[in-house]
Amino acid sequence: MEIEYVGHSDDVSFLHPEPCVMALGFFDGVHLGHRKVIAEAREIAREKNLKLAVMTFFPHPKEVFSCENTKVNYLMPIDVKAETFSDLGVDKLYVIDFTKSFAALSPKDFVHKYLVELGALHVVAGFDFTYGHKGMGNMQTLHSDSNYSLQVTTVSKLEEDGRKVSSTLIRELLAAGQVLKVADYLGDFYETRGELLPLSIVIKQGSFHAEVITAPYFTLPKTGLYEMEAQMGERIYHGTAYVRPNSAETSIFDIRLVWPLKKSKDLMIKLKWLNRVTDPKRMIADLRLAAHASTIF
Ligand SMILES: Cc1cc2nc3c(=O)[nH]c(=O)nc-3n(C[C@H](O)[C@H](O)[C@H](O)COP(=O)(O)O)c2cc1C
Ligand SMILES: Nc1ncnc2c1ncn2[C@@H]1O[C@H](COP(=O)(O)OP(=O)(O)OP(=O)(O)O)[C@@H](O)[C@H]1O
Repeated sequence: MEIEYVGHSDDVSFLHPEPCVMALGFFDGVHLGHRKVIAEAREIAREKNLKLAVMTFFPHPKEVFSCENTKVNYLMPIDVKAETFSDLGVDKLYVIDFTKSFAALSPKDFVHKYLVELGALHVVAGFDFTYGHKGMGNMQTLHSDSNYSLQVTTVSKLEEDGRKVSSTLIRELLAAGQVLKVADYLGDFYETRGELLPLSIVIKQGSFHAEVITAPYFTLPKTGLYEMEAQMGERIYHGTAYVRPNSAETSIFDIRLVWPLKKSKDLMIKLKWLNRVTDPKRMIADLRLAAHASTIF
């Protein structure tokens, strides 16, 4: 998949525009609602034999508009979003620099300069997508804003438990520690990435303890103990993660893995947040059992 970072010069020809179906939105976390949009766009691209492109923005509009520099608790950085889109069959990702002057474009100017000129022939977005100055453009105005040149498909709302599946809802669930529920909206467990802090690593009696520093643009769940799955290199481990009261500021938390594990030079770690541990004693008993089983098989 190709990635094009788009600034705001007048000339877009260097971006090699290609006729495409374009899916639009911020897509933080690439949850099940987002996947519905991408799947619809992918189907149209296949039928029309066109490339599948996604247009996303960075930073988040909320960060650009807030007077007091509201911090957005991002679910994933751009590189992980790009990996996910690539896995979903996207051919090209446009990342638009979301500046105040870009946001001030009239809806028509946005449609012409950023959709038509970038080769979009058919545009796909969810029922609540808005664009242009003050978000005045919407799915009903896209066709006319393009002088009727763009085909438009609006994806209906995906709900779960009577609520719209949304990045905002997932951020709220993380803040409440409800990581198991998050998986219902994401379609998988929430994943963060980071690095082991080398001086923190302690290995004793087959158990491995370390501190992890989380990479930027991920959000840790609420303070507490979690059951987690870790991936280092090709290997998968099980264990627990403890998010400390100050982890939101430091991005650092503790992990404990039970598989016998040797020190490795590769300090990169991916973590899936499986469940919040409400009964630590039972959790420890379960993990001992698992460690024991590993010595048998
Ligand atoms: C060209 C453009 C201009 C925008 N201008 C504004 C704006 O002036 N005020 C605003 O609140 N949001 C503005 N937005 C943000 C949109 O309302 C919306 O949050 C953004 O496109 C992300 O869409 P999504 O949340 O559906 O993914 C603009 C978006 C685009 C694409
Ligand atoms: N539940 C959903 N059902 C259908 N389409 C959706 C859903 N959620 C988002 N979309 C669409 O996916 C694209 C990206 O949406 P966006 O990034 O605004 O997601 P969001 O979850 O609504 O985010 P936030 O909660 O931060 O507003 C947009 O085209 C949007 O309309």
